[in-house]
Amino acid sequence: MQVSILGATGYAGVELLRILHNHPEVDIAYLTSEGSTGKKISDIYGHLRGIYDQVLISIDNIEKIAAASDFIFICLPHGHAMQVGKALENTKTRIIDLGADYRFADTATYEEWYKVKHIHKNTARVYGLAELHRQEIKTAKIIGNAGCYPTASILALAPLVKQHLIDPSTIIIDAKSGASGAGRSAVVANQLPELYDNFKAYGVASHRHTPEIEQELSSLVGKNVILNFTPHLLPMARGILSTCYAKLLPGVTAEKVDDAFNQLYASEFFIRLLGRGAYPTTKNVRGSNYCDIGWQVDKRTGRVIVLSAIDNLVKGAAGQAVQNFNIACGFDEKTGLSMTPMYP
Ligand SMILES: NC(=O)C1=CN([C@@H]2O[C@H](COP(=O)(O)OP(=O)(O)OC[C@H]3O[C@@H](n4cnc5c(N)ncnc54)[C@H](OP(=O)(O)O)[C@@H]3O)[C@@H](O)[C@H]2O)C=CC1
Ligand SMILES: CC(=O)N[C@@H](CCC(=O)OP(=O)(O)O)C(=O)O
Repeated sequence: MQVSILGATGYAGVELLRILHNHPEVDIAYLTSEGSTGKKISDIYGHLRGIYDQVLISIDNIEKIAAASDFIFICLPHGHAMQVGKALENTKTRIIDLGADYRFADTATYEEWYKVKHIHKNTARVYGLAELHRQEIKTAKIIGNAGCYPTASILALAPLVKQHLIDPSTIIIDAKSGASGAGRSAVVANQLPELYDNFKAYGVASHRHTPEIEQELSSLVGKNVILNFTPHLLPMARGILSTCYAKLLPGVTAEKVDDAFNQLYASEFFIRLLGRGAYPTTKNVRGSNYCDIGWQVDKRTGRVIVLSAIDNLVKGAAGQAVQNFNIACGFDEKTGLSMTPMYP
């Protein structure tokens, strides 16, 4: 398969290159940048020297790029992918967008939360979370790869929502991310004195991942789910830990909760169930495509607490994109993704 990466110089794009290097079915056609065209990717990222020394081109060459590519991975800020998707509507090239443009079934929700007009409405697209949408991913022209916090949070809550074990109106998600989630561009919040030895919430009651999580949980339960989601920034590079709370419905036992997780994820390679009373850590999934999940039932409050951990750049972005690519191509889903987590 010939694949190209738009936005190869960003954190998601360069992680995709790391993973695709071990993919036996993939050759890289083109890599793009906005500010570094004409330079080699290894001029920007020295760790790629002698591995990838390809010259970066501009996305203005999209027709040339598409003509040479079976798949295009889009790792650009939101608002760009819809233009690419529209331009390539009548081509055979398939698209996996790591941004938000194709995550929403209802583009009005995207427009409301992202404050951008959607120019490619009513197109065939699928939400790119393999554990919930595997069948549709097989044939989709455009895959809207799930967001990082949504991946961790939806996977933590899906079994309980699907089996109607919790009251969805009581869901509270408290999530924490490493700073690479914000991308490579310099912003004050990501500078060392701001990040180091500090811990803070942001996007309280307003983060864009809220409607994405609501969309997926609503479709599982068959009614409109509205929830609270609060992200926090951790002083580390990678990793997301999501702690999710909800009220159990009357009569739901801890054993029923255990069964729900075991049933939904029994044959999911990338979901590692730690069980009741065991809790995930970001280090245990670092650099890998795993999502580790553990839970507890608090009999005193009648709540269930589910914790999930992913690497935001892997299961939350590039790894998930390769998992979706494998499904879309009919390859073994694990192809190129067999790396163990990096410890310590
Ligand atoms: N970081 C993460 O953990 C995750 C990111 N994502 C999504 O992936 C996408 C990329 O994120 P990330 O890698 O973090 O972002 P970065 O800011 O690190 O990288 C952005 C990339 O887009 C390119 N770019 C920026 N503006 C333009 C433009 N106007 N025209 C053409 N190219 C442009 C940049 O090129 P250059 O800098 O060379 O000029 C760079 O290659 C986003 O949509 C993000 O939401 C999804 C899940 C997790
Ligand atoms: C720490 C941090 O800033 N995280 C980013 C996560 C967003 C992201 O990367 O975008 P996706 O929507 O494509 O997942 C944020 O909160 O905006």
